[in-house]
Amino acid sequence: MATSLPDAILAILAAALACHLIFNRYEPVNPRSHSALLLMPPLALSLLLRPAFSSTSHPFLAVFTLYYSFLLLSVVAYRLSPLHPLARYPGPIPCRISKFWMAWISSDGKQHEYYTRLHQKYGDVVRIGPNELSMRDVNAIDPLMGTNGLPKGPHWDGRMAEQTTVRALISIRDPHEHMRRRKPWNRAFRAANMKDYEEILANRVHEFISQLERQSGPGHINLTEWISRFTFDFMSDMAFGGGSEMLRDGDKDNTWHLLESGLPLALVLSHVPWLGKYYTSLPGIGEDLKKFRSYCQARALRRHAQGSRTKDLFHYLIGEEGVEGDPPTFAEVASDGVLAIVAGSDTTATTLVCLFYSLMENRTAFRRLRDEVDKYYPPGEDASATTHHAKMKYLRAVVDEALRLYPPVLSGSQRAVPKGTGGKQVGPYFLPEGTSAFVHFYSIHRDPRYFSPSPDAFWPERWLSAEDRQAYGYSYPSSPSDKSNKVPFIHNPSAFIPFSYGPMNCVGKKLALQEIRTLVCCVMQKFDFRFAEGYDTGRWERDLNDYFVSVRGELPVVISPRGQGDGFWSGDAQRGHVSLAGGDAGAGR
Ligand code: HEM
Repeated sequence: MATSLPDAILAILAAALACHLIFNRYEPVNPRSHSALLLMPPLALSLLLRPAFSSTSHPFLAVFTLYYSFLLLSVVAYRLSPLHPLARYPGPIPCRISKFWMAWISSDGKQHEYYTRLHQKYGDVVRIGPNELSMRDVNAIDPLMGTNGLPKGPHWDGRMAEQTTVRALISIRDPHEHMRRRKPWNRAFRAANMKDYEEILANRVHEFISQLERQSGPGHINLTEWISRFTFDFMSDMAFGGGSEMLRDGDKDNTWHLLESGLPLALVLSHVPWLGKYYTSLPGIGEDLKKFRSYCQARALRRHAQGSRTKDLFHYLIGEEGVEGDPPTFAEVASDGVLAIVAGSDTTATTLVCLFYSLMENRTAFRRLRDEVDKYYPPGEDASATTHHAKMKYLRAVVDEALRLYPPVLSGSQRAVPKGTGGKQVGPYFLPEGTSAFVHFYSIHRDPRYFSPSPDAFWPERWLSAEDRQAYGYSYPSSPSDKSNKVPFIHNPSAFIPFSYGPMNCVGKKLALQEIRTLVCCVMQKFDFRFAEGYDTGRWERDLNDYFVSVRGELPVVISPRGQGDGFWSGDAQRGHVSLAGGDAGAGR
């Protein structure tokens, strides 16, 4: 049968539209479905319609080009059209067209700054993907992530694409399965069991302090590296009963490199989850991430074989103390052990280094914290004992303020509205089914509607009661910085969510806080420290990268044991007092 050229073009258009409809409705992710939809139709059409294209020298090329052009046009037109379910939400055109845009933007580690700029331009809700929203609204937190909130989003399908059989807790999207796997974690971090970890923590903290004592002197150290070594060793102790000696030997097995070098790729894949299916089947791609996981797998096997010597995290995850019902399988525990290291070491390291950076920037806060530590842990007292933490208001304020300014998960954790549910009202926003969304931690933590004055400044006093703030010389609770009360004092802890929120939040929160507070007390008790000569402090934020967990730059620091640094702090009184919006007027000196 002879086909005219216009008929042939119409047939190709119809096939491309059908392909778009199928993609839109079923969102196939595996490579076989992709080739069935993207290769078979144009191939069949090329054979069938060859006579219509006989005038061109390359009928195959013509059909394939037309098919893909129509498909692309149809996808772009739909995503930008008022017919799209997210059409009412504003956002930049490239974001609305494809998630490849965010994959590209995020690859340099600055996606948190990009989202912040988008919120400044478009408001509290921004369409950052064809089917995805970023939110900067305290009213969205509970409906999105609370008890009646939404399950985890497709982000994790790409990020953990190689976990095809057993997935780590953080990436489990089915809420019932998530709840089942979360139980041993909840048990591990019950208040009564937290006591078991104090000795493991104290040993590592003492080792860290001894190492720093050896490093002290006129030269500088890279504090980022030392803290990362500490958190990695501690989490290895917790997850696999030891096996990592970075504090002693440095990264001689290249493990830290394996962990960090895989992060950019994991972030890119999280934006385009279906690409993960290709990545897992391609040899040579993502090798570092795979090697890191097999390194942890070997540690888990060894820990399992040697049994429980101390009650560590592995002890509770595997159910060594005996659990009701089915204990988790070894594969599940091994996978969660990797998660413990990834989720627990980089995050606490970021908080600790950002905290010390901020204290060196703000010498007033430094002195106040040191006074409090001296009060509770005078020389000779073991500062690794957690006994006084509950009473140490300034310590808690400093930690919260570091977590507010530099949440280690800068851009939040995605949730998604399952298909077939009809959508979900999230605060003032309606999310149609199939929509992914997250609250952008970095933006909401620095929003002057929730934290004022100076939401971008490190000012721990904002976490104190009005009375305690007054005791430090801030005598105007409505505004610590402006006597005419032009800048209001606003403090809304509901907008403070560094550990996320709800039943799928960070299960390791208590451990992280215990670890951070203990290390800070020990360091403040033992050392004076300051930036190395010539360090450009503006670099700190520039070097902070968002790869879901944040990656920090170098922090060159000169440290000296307390009392030995005569003249070390000369000029302290003049330097480093935090400047608040509206002028500080000597408050708090
Ligand atoms: C300052 C330190 C830390 C911060 C800021 C932090 C933050 C977070 C965030 C934002 C999430 C995502 C939760 C969600 O999807 O809503 C998370 C998950 C998780 N974190 Fe942490 N984390 C920290 C330390 C730790 C530590 C020390 C551990 C110990 C093992 C840990 C274990 C986990 C686990 C297992 C999950 C998955 C929870 C789930 O999906 O149920 N984290 N964390």
